[in-house]
Amino acid sequence: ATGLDVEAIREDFPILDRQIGGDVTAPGPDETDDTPLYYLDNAATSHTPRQVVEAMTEYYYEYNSNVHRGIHSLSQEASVAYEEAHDRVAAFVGADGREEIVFTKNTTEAFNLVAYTWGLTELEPGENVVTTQMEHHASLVTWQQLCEKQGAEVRYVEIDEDGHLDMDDLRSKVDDDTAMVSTVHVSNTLGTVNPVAEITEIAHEHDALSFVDGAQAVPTRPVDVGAIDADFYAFSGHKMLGPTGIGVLYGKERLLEALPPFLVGGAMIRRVEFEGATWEDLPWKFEAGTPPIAEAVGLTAAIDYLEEVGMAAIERHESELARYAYDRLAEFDDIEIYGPREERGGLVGFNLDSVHAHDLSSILDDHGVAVRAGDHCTQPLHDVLGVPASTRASFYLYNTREEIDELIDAVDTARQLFA
Ligand SMILES: Cc1ncc(COP(=O)(O)O)c(CN[C@@H]2CONC2=O)c1O
Repeated sequence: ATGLDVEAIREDFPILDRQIGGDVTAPGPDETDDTPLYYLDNAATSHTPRQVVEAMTEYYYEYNSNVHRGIHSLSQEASVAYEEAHDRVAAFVGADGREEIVFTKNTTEAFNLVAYTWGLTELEPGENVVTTQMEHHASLVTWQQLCEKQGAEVRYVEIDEDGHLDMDDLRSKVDDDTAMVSTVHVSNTLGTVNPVAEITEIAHEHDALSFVDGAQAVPTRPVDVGAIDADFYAFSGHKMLGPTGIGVLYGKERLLEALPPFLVGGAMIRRVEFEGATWEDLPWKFEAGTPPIAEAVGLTAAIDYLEEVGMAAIERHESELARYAYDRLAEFDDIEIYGPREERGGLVGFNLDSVHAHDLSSILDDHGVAVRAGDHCTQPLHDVLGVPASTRASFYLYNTREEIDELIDAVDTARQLFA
């Protein structure tokens, strides 16, 4: 037991009672559904508790309005909720205040925001960006495109056979021409937890910036961006019990202050004249147009929920489930598991010999087990692993060992089918 009252938590997620297996062309349950759902695809997106949906419903029913302090009451109420959502996120991740919290659409947009502002104005020809073989396309492709534009070089730190980052290789690749070191906090494919504070220190020794991809970390463990000392840190609401359509870029205030805006237009300006425009204060300078207001309300409720449960307890629960899944899968000699056994995030990527991940996940779906099969937006990493795809089971605070047993049984059924 990990101290979580999982049964009580599951009561807050109606979707977990879904029966599936019937007609998938019409969204939602139908009378042909006959199989219980075992949802093990949380690294793709997490489910949404009643409390988050109810908070967003209350917004739409009670104080829906456009923000930026229109004179009328509803706008004031919506503006306060939207602005205070930034304070809530700042406190949750250990930022100094709302000035360091920019709401984006998702993690991917957060990386693009930095590439289009810092990258196009600060990255010089001949400099380099050091990233790793295990990065998600959200950062990896962003740095590739930026460095091509700027005449800079992308360097990829290697991983060892256990899926750990080769820190000696990292140290050898960071030099005085390194402008940015960009690393994932928890790999969404390997489960590897990277030493991002140490990596940030190495970056800073060479006057390089450190950007940490926290999409798989913030939902699953306590994160303190101040302790990490990252210059930028990004994550998504949909992976942490929140709605889709909202992500977060954390940035040190002095860095964000010095950057030009990303998207321009309404709300992010202070004064516009025919001759030009000046910009709003942080973080509003980076939030052009009508923002994700209901999503910000939902994200606040998601953080309330997570803090009620406790991030340390969630981390313990997830690593316990990951260890259980790892050890049960490791019982079979025809299964290859990717990533380290120790100290891994709440997910396990694997392959069953002679069965393509897509075929395996389809059979798992027949048994109600929802996992992700494919490259998990880490195609270069799969090239390093030497496989075209992998099957990934990923856990969260509402998952149980029994669901992992269902996974193992369904894998066994697939094994018999393809034997
Ligand atoms: C480590 C990591 N970085 C970046 C992203 C991109 O987040 P957004 O899609 O919200 O911009 C994800 C999302 N995880 C993906 C989403 O689907 N399957 C995954 O593993 C991720 O896990």
